[in-house]
Amino acid sequence: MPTKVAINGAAGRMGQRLVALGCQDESLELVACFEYTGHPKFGKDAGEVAGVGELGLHLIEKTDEPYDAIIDFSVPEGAHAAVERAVAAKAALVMATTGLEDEHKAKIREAANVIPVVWAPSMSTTVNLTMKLCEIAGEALKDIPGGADVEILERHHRFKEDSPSGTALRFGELIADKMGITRHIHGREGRPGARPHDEIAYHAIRTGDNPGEHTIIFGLLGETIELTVRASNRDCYASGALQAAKFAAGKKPGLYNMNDVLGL
Ligand SMILES: NC(=O)C1=CN([C@@H]2O[C@H](COP(=O)(O)OP(=O)(O)OC[C@H]3O[C@@H](n4cnc5c(N)ncnc54)[C@H](O)[C@@H]3O)[C@@H](O)[C@H]2O)C=CC1
Ligand SMILES: O=C(O)C1=N[C@H](C(=O)O)C[C@H](O)C1
Repeated sequence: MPTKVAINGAAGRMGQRLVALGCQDESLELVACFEYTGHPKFGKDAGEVAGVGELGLHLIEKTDEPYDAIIDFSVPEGAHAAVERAVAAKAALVMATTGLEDEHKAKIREAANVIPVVWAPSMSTTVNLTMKLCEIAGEALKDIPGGADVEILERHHRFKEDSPSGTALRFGELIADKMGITRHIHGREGRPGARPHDEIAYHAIRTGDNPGEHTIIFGLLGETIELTVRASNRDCYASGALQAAKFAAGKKPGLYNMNDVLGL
C-alpha cells in the first residue's frame, strides 16, 4: 500500500518540488496539499503550481482525507499548524522548517510523545554525512596543540528569511558538543581582539538563487581542513523528506532524525 502523504506549504519553493517528486513516486500517494489561505495561488491545482500539470489536488486549508504522514516546509506559524494537523490525524510528522522559536520546538517535542516525528534542519544525504565527518574532525581536533578555530560559512538564496541557516546551527551544535565549546558568535566587526579558540563563528551569505551550501573550517596553526557541502538544486531536500515520510509512517511515537532515516 502506498504511504499517504500530505504536504504543508505546498506552493512554496520546497513544497513545489515535493509535489513534483511525490506525484512520480509509486510508493506514495499525495492526498493533501495545504497552504496559507492568503497565498495568491490558494485554491489552484498543486500540480499546475508545481509545473507538473493538473493533479486534481488543490491548495487547501483542511481535508477529511486520512494520511499517514505530513511533511512541513513552511514558516514557523505553518510548522505550528502542521504539528496540530499531524497530532489530530495521528499521522507521522516530517518537520523541515527552520528558524523556529522555542515555543514551536517545545510543541514538536511534545508531539513526539504521541506520534513519530522526523525533525532535521536538512534532509539532504550529503549534508547529514558531512555532519558525521564534522563530528569526527571535532573529536580528533579538540585537544590539538595550538588549538583549532571553527568557523561555519553558509550561502543561501536572497529569499531566505532565517539566518544563520538551521543547518549551520546544527553543524555548530554537533562540533561544540565534541570540542566542549560553549561560545557561539555571529560575524565580527569593530575590534573584537584576538580570536579565542573556544568559540564557533557563523557567517551567513545571501545571494541570488543559491539552494544552499555550507563550509565548515577547522583552522590550525600551519594547516587547515575545510568541509564543503553544496546543493545544486532543492531535490536533495525534497527526496530526503519523502524518504523520511515513508520511514516514519507507522513507526512508534518518538523523535527521529535523518541519521535514522538514512541509516548513517
Ligand atoms: N530541512 C530541510 O532540508 C530544508 C528546510 N528548508 C526550510 O523550509 C522552509 C521553507 O522553505 P522554502 O520552501 O524555501 O520557503 P517558501 O517561502 O518558498 O515556502 C513556504 C510556504 O509556506 C507557506 N505557508 C505560510 N504559512 C503557512 C501556514 N500557516 N500553513 C501552510 N503553509 C504556510 C507559504 O505561503 C509558502 O508557500 C524554510 O524554513 C527553510 O529554511 C528549506 C530547504 C531544505
Ligand atoms: O531555506 C533554505 O533554502 C534552506 N534551509 C535549510 C536551513 O536553514 O538549514 C536547509 C537548506 O540549507 C536550504
